[in-house]
Amino acid sequence: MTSADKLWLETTRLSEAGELRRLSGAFARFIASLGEASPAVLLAALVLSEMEGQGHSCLPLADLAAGPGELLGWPDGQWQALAQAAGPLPKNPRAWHAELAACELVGQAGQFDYGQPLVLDGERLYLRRYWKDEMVVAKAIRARALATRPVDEDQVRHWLDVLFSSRSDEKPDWQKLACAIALRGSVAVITGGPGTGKTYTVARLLALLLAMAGEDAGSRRIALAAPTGKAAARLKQSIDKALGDLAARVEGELPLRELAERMGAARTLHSLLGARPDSRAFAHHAGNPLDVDVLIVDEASMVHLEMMAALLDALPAGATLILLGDKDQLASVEAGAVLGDLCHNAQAGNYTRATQAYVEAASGEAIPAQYTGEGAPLAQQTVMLRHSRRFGGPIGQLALAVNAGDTGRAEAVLRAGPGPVRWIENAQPQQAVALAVGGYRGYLELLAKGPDGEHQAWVRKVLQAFEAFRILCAVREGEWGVAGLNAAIEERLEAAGLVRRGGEWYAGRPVMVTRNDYGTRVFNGDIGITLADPERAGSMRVYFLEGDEVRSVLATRLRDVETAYAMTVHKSQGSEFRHTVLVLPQDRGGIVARELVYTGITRASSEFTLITPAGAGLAQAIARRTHRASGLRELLGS
Ligand SMILES: Nc1ncnc2c1ncn2[C@@H]1O[C@H](COP(=O)(O)OP(=O)(O)OP(=O)(O)O)[C@@H](O)[C@H]1O
Repeated sequence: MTSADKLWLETTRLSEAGELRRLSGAFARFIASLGEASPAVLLAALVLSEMEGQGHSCLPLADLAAGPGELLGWPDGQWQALAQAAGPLPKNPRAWHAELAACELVGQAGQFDYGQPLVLDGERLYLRRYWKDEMVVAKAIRARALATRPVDEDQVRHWLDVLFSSRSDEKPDWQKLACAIALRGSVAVITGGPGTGKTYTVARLLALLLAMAGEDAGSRRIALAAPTGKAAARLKQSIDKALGDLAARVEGELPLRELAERMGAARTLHSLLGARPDSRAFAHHAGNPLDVDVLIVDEASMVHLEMMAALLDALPAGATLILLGDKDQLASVEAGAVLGDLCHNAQAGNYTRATQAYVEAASGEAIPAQYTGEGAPLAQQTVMLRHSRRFGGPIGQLALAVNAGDTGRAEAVLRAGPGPVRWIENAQPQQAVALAVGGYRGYLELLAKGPDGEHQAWVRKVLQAFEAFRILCAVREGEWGVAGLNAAIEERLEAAGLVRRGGEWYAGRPVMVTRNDYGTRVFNGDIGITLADPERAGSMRVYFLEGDEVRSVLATRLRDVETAYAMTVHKSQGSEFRHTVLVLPQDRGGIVARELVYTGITRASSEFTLITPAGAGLAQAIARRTHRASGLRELLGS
């Protein structure tokens, strides 16, 4: 039996045992079918595919040489079994490099490109698609970061003083500084935790752009976008509110209300780029660019590598891109951790002398010495907002402690006693279910009462009431996962007389869309509630809230949906609930990491409950960082 045969046998065995994705084995076989490849190269292809499945955009050769089992969360011995089957393997990254470079199916960056399926770039092995995407993102971001334009600093300073008239105790005022920095560039990244004023700052930046555009102000095309419909609607609402508040102050000086109207609705990135059913290609790209001068993208942590590449490809060179997001949140479900990579140095600042001088002249803010340095061009266009304005209480303290990896402090806040933060330890799933019954009672009672006036107004109230509470899970399967808890909650709600099921679609059933459907215009992550169709007896519709607008789809037309009393933390990004309950599983596979716990906590606006079964390992979860291999940091020189 050849080494390749042994490798396939082992791969099949592991796939059947559920330890490997079937796709990974199929991918390695596909590579083998294309030409000559050694068992070592085939094994590298297999590992690369597994890496992609876990969100990594490449496979660093150092990880390959060291044995990637731990990085991939494989059981002990799995890597050794595969390595043994594949025969003698290269011993170190250099030897791996030589082995891969010698293979005709592996292209090398900087050398003649035959369109090989695998690409070796320095010390990293890529699937061609992600290599191309990383190149597009790195090239576009670097070019944009370097393309700063001259601005009239005195005028900027005047307007910043007008727009930020309330005195800030914060020194420096990072918000003001962010506006000055964003104004001069064709890219800016503004990162910060919840309530640090990202939207507040961007509203002022828009006003500043308007003020500085002079006669051209009326023709500036500004677009708002976010990865999900919910995040887009939230962005539009917050920007409108912030512009409204500001308009009241600078009335007569700047036509801010007109600006808000002219901007139109915020769109999902899919819709902005012109997604087409059943195609990865978008209507907008370099050959048919977006018609915008300024594009603001909120919740940028959720934007995956492929989407970011498509966005940058479609953005005209002269347009300004403003990325907003929280770099500490979970990265996108798909491969890449673009915002995290772009903000790699945001905490340190690393502002050069030239940036310091510009910022001081344009905003009057002096950058403290600890934030100065010799950062890359993108670092000069990145600002981290550091002071939260609505997250100061125990929830904010808990989020900060978790983010800093300070388990002792986090546990102290969790145990501090009556207040907005609670911790149910050594819990049973029934305790989460009981909380859910209490939490969802409000919208279900409203629903049971029926409309006392206009139908739409009642539906809106029901949908809003549902947003008051949510159960978030770290995992999908098992009694502590989305599937188990949804089933248990449905049962208990029925036993409590709050819902009457009698079938898949019943009044009150909340559902989440799991796949974009252009026919019914519902998108992955949209959440709606099932209600009786007022116009057709016996028929059910699912109602969705888009901003303040209610729209509905016949329930039977929705194909890819799941019940949504409990949802994953991943899917909750971009949403906020008055009371958020985070349920952690028993931590066997080491799947729960700090970013997940932080993201869960920061979904809560007033109340947060943590539920952990015995053996949940909160301390280990807080200590564990999500690491996503990527070449972006290096390519950006940061
Ligand atoms: N400089 C400031 N002065 C007064 N109020 C402020 C300031 N900055 C922010 N706020 C207020 O703090 C609250 C949070 O701000 P904002 O919504 O802009 O934060 P955010 O970072 O966008 O939050 P999220 O992460 O939830 O999107 C808002 O009510 C806003 O009006």
